[in-house]
Amino acid sequence: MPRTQQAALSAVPAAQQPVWPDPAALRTALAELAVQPHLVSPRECDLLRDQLAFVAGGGAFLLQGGDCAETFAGAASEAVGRKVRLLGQMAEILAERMGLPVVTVGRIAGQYAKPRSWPTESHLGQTLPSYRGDAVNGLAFTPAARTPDPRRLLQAYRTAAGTLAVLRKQDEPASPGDSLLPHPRTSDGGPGGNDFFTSHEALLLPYEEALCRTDPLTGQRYGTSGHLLWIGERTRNLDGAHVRFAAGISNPVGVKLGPAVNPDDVLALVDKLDPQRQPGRLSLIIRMGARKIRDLLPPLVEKVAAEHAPVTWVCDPMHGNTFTAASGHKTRLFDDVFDEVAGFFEVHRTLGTHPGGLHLELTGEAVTECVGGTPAVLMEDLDRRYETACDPRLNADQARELAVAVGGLAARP
Ligand SMILES: O=C[C@H](O)[C@H](O)COP(=O)(O)O
Ligand SMILES: C=C(OP(=O)(O)O)C(=O)O
Ligand SMILES: [Mn+2]
Repeated sequence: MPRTQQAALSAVPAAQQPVWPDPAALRTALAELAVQPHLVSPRECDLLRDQLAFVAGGGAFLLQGGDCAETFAGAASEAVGRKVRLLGQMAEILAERMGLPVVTVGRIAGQYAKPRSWPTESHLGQTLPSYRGDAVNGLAFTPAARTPDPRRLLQAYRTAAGTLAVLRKQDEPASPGDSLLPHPRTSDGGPGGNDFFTSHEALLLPYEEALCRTDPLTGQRYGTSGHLLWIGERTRNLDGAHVRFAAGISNPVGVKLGPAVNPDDVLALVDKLDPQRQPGRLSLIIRMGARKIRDLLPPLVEKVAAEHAPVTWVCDPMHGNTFTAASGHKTRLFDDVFDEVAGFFEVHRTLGTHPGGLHLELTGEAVTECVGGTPAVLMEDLDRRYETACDPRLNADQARELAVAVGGLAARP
């Protein structure tokens, strides 16, 4: 790219970027990333887009889920296996109860960067940079851990590759060919079966840009760090660098929409991110909170439907329902999570549109981070196994219970 064009690109403001103290080390890491093999292939991304087109059209349901913040330490194959098996069980429950094929997408193999409400955090009189995900800095509250280190970008790439290898079962020579990842050559593009895709928030633009590749077959540009890349609530500024990045790749993309969004913003995002109105290209991931969804979602759906834009409507019932418990833990109530999904289904049923999917923070471990469910996690249990690096996740029991309950919503008159 000519220098002037590069300068113009970097002139577009990018929100939520770390302050890297060593720019030369950042350049070195990015140069190394730029010559690595792709993590996911353009054909796999196309296959997910085709499957999401079925979701957008009402013929399938999307289950997207995984950690708020994946950690490098959490990438052990056993933990990945438990998470992926949980998603598989949920997909089966949903498919059976809804009578629809389910497209399964992990927040996995790349969810290593976090936007934060505050750039710094203070404890006992000491102020340090906030934890921004393992791709940036460490969770430990020490100056060394919290200093953004670009070598972590390379570790993010390697850890994602390791997780993908687990998903592709390359680490189990005894079962070659038993990959969970898609086999585009043998697929007819329809959803269902055992295909499993990856996704994460495209937050760290230098990392994402370094992993963009041009497909020699079509000349199209793809982000090859994950199959589906989404833009977060804090970075969806229409004129910002994240929207511009997502507009320039051919992957399926998502954008989170919180309570401050208005219908005109949504239409402008649709125009930028899906100007061709291509089914499966754009997921709108709604995260309003249980008490707001029934009021705030209808005008958005009406506006988009009036334009006949073929978006995939997805419900994230996690991020609008977070609060801090008296014990100081960030948590969410299972009942609020379910209530937001119920509101999402009610709105779509009333308007005649398809409640296309769920976007969840969950783990296969028996953590105590969200309150409620059966067996119930109580407020006083939070401290027992509170292990998340960022937001509270549903544990395996809570996640399965939610799948059963959501599956039941589809059957309601
Ligand atoms: O996962 C989403 C955000 O990164 C997270 O909710 C921000 O949390 P904070 O408000 O503690 O910064
Ligand atoms: C940062 C996240 O969500 P949001 O952008 O909706 O706040 C997230 O999904 O972890
Ligand atoms: Mn989160």
